[in-house]
Amino acid sequence: MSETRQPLVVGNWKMHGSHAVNEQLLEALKAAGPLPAEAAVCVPFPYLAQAAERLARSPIGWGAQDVSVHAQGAYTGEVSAAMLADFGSRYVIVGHSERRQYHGETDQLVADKAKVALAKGITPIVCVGETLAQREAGETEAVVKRQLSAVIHTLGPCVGEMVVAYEPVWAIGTGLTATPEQAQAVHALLRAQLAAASPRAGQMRLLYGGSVKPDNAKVLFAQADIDGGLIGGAALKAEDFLAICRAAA
Ligand SMILES: O=C(CO)COP(=O)(O)O
Repeated sequence: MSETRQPLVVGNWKMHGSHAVNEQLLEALKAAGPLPAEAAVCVPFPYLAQAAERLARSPIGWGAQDVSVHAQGAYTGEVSAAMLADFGSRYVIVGHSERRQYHGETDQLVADKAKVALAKGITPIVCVGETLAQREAGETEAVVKRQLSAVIHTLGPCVGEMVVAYEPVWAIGTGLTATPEQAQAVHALLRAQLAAASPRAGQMRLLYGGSVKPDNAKVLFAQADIDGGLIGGAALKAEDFLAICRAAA
């Protein structure tokens, strides 16, 4: 973390929740009072209205987990950036490894999604990260560089406005966390790559994701280039999510 970048902690609810369950979680988040990190939740599409309503007049932001590259039209099942903006979304996650893996999203599609989000005033949280096989083959650097490079080329001068999340695929939902040193090493690479493309690289927030919990958040967030986290499982419990937000102090 640096003193010039405000830490950011984002909950990725993935495909979890119901009206009743969300109600309790959102109320607990709203009741938390001031937090040292900016906080936001990225919820399933049907619950955007609920998040917008419950979190209005709170400092906690909300957003979605995917966006269509299309503006409108005959794209059954898709949700446009304008629709997300209509519900006050501040963030949208793009290129999560679960979408790359299960929905065949390519680096270019992810980059295009980041671009349409920015065009509607929504900050894309662009996810990058290697699989275990890629790490073991020594390909981590090449993989994350390739993933980020597509976004840098597509966004051009706007690249400084996005958030990047480094999520090693082998650490997601597994209870395995990258060591602070492993995570910092990748974050430093990403920031160097961004610095070559944008004068804003020093102000950009780079999040770590992958089994972040209340007990490991502080040491991860203490790394020089880790500016917060993208939280899966622990974001579903208000107490844990808030503890992680407080670890950014
Ligand atoms: O995928 C993640 C956040 O986007 C991380 O999930 P977990 O925190 O459950 O490992």
